Amino acid sequence: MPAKTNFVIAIDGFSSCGKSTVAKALAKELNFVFIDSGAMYRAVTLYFLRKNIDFSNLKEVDSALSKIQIDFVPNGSNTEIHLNGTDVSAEIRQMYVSEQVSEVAAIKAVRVAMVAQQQLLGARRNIVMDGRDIGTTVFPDADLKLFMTADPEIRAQRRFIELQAKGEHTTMEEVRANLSHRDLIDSTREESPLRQADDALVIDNSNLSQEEQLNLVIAKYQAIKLQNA
Ligand SMILES: Nc1ncnc2c1ncn2[C@@H]1O[C@H](COP(=O)(O)OP(=O)(O)O)[C@@H](O)[C@H]1O
Ligand SMILES: Nc1ccn([C@@H]2O[C@H](COP(=O)(O)OP(=O)(O)O)[C@@H](O)[C@H]2O)c(=O)n1
Repeated sequence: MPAKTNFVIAIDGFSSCGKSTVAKALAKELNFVFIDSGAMYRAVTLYFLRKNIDFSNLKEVDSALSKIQIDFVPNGSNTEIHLNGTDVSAEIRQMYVSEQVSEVAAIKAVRVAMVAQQQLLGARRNIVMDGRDIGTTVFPDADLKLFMTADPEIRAQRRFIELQAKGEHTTMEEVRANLSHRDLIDSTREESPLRQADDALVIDNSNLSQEEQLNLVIAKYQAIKLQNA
């Protein structure tokens, strides 16, 4: 097998901890490809909801998965996520998708299909991928692993403000309940549950600005590059 030459940054953690925010900023700064693995589970969930798929029927799930094509499509400085050729970037962030996504992401067939795609997307490219199992299952040999966390109330507040800005009609209680519901399912499911990789750098950003958290990660990246030089 040829020697690995790409650099993989894996970012995992609870819901609304700033994973995508750091991942996007890092990718921009380092000129890496950013892949939001959560968006893939959200796109699958959207498809299942649109087609009224019974999540407990494995035959239905398998058949639906075979009809799903997910693509990341660059558009200016953003990346859109396309489900069977249509941009669903905004739709997948809505609460009705958030309410079902962890149930869908716990299905083994769904995980097997998504992990295979994620590994292909990350092969031979410099990437930053964020999710729940990136440093443990998708890229256990990642060059840099981060595990992000923050105070649950701060996370709920941040997500609530974000959803309000997008015009979503929701309450703090709903957001708080959704985050804790997802965190519980994500960390207790049988298939690659959310857990901190032993070699991950833990970042609690409860009291860090976006700039401070980015600088911390860049410093760690530079230290690793220097070590490997
Ligand atoms: N250090 C920070 N300080 C304040 N708000 C932040 C910080 N990092 C991220 N955010 C905000 O918190 C919310 C959740 O961040 P996001 O990156 O979507 O989290 P995740 O990908 O972990 O779900 C977003 O509205 C984002 O702008
Ligand atoms: N690698 C991943 C990424 C997301 N997910 C699932 O997808 C959901 C949505 O992920 P997300 O990253 O978009 O969630 P937010 O934290 O951004 O709200 C999570 O709650 C998990 O159930 C997963 O199981 N594995």
